[in-house]
Amino acid sequence: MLKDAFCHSSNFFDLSSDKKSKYIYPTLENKGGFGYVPAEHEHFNHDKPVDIKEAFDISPGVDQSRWPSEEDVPGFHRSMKSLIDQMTTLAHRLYYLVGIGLDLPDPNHLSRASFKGDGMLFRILNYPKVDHLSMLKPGQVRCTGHTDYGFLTILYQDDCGGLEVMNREGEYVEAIPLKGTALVNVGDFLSMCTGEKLKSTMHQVLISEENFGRRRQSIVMFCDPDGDFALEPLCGNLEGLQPLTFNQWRNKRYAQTYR
Ligand SMILES: O=C(O)CCC(=O)C(=O)O
Ligand SMILES: [Fe+2]
Repeated sequence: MLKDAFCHSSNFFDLSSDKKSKYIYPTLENKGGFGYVPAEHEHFNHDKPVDIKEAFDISPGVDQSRWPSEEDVPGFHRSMKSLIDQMTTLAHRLYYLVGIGLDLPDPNHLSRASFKGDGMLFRILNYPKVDHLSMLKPGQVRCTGHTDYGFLTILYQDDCGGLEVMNREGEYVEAIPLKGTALVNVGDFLSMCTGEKLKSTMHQVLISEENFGRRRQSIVMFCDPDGDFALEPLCGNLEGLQPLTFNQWRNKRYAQTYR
């Protein structure tokens, strides 16, 4: 199933720019929805060059009219839909395990916070191939260091490599691709709800000479609470934190990324 989804993902990204632009977000400022994000649009750190990645977002809670057509990418809809279903089931299993790990009175607490599912976001990513250093701006990487916004992120990557995650000591460690293996990152909202008992993971995707000439693909499910879910203490201390819904937090982060 994963292989099939990676294959349909590359079929989409291999379309001409003209064809892909039919599926672009109506306004790229209005993120968190459904559609194509062209390369060099996302900026996690405005002191650094823009990221060289393109993406396609699929969110259950919004206008679904921009699914790539059967004519453009045969089988895309079916393939992504079955992976989304599987990853959503996995998300709720992980939520349950986190609930047990945190010793919450109700281990399904995170699932209940994601009951409507409108915070969930599935995304396929393509990092176009770079043949030569001269194609990069100084300091440009595939994806600049950042934390994700919500509860948990489930990530599948191809075998290209380049993803690094930061450990508690503040050092980046390579997340070596392991076939069929999901990488799970903690996001900001879970971090805030747990007083950083579970800390959101900084991560980045670099490009080195050894992967020049190779594209990189990844498939991600941002497993996030419903938009109207308000920050609440699950454990730890939330003193000093503003009252904040997930939507307010995510919009704030989008405003920084798509400025
Ligand atoms: O492509 C990757 O491995 C990382 C993607 C990522 O961190 C993101 O989209 O938030
Ligand atoms: Fe991320």
